[in-house]
Amino acid sequence: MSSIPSSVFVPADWRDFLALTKPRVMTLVVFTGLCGMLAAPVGVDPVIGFTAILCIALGAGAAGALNQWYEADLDALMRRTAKRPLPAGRMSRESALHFGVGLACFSVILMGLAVNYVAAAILTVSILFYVLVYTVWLKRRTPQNIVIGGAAGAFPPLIGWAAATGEIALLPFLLFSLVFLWTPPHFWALALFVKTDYANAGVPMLPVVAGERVTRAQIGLYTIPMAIAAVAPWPLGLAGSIYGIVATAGTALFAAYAAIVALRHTQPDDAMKPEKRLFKYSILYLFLLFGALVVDRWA
Ligand code: HEM
Ligand SMILES: CC(C)=CCC/C(C)=C/CC/C(C)=C/COP(=O)(O)OP(=O)(O)O
Repeated sequence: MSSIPSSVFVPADWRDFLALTKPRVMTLVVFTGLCGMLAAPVGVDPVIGFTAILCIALGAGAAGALNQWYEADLDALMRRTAKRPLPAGRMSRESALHFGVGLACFSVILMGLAVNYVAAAILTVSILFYVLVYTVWLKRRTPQNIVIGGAAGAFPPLIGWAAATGEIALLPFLLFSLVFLWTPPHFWALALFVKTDYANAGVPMLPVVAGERVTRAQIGLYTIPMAIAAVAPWPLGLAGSIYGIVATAGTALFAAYAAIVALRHTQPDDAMKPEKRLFKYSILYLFLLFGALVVDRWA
């Protein structure tokens, strides 16, 4: 909970509210949701499809705002997050709470009324998972926080698919598994190079608690089931050869970068730290695979 006095009200502008929604992370969340929807075997009415994606964006933004409402004290302790609206004192905690709760309710109700109840239910679960399971319950308690809590960010492809079809199926479940298993290498690669920030804030992220060697090994280990989930739709006949080729090549590169992170430390002549390269590539990787899935479906 924040130690920032909630009685101090500082007028915030729209940029601060936008920052509360973590818009950069949201781009990939929304993209995976959109691709989950477009990969479904049925056409979607454009207005309903647009509404569903808007609801995913608003729901994810609400979850980001509630995350920042709850952990303004932690954000104030880390260089990467200290300039956010709450720790920087540009917004009251009440404003962030009202904004987050209002947006969450609006996104879920709109999804339920305009799209369908299955998509609204999964959206609700993902918001609650990020806010309650990850932020409130696990983040400050265990280095497994992102393994379990990371499921929140894996729901959007399921939501997109459910928005189109009203149900879930094996392909969106594999997409969920892909993002779920991708999250530990994605985050632990970053945590390796911002380790001191987390240590200063007392957050038990894996490199802080178990050390670099274990973290590197875990990145390598999670990459194996992630690779299987990534490629599986092709041999299972759920995606065609465009996806198959992009997924195989993209995953081979991911595995190569992960293996370098797992097997050796930074060398003096490295242009970029291997963990930094893996983190950056992890983002491009998901964009590529989800994009290929849609091209494959519509080609
Ligand atoms: C619990 C799981 C996750 C954790 C702890 C995590 C953590 C982070 C952190 C700390 C950053 C650094 C950038 C920042 O300041 O925000 C980041 C960047 C990013 N993450 Fe994750 N992430 C997680 C899951 C996801 C998921 C599921 C997605 C999307 C599917 C995602 C997409 C991104 C993107 C696109 C960036 C780059 C943002 C930028 O350009 O600054 N992350 N992540
Ligand atoms: C549809 C829906 C509700 C999706 C929400 C899921 C979502 C936004 C997942 C991304 C997870 C994420 C940004 C973690 C950041 O961790 P952190 O909060 O520990 O990062 P920080 O240190 O930057 O605050």
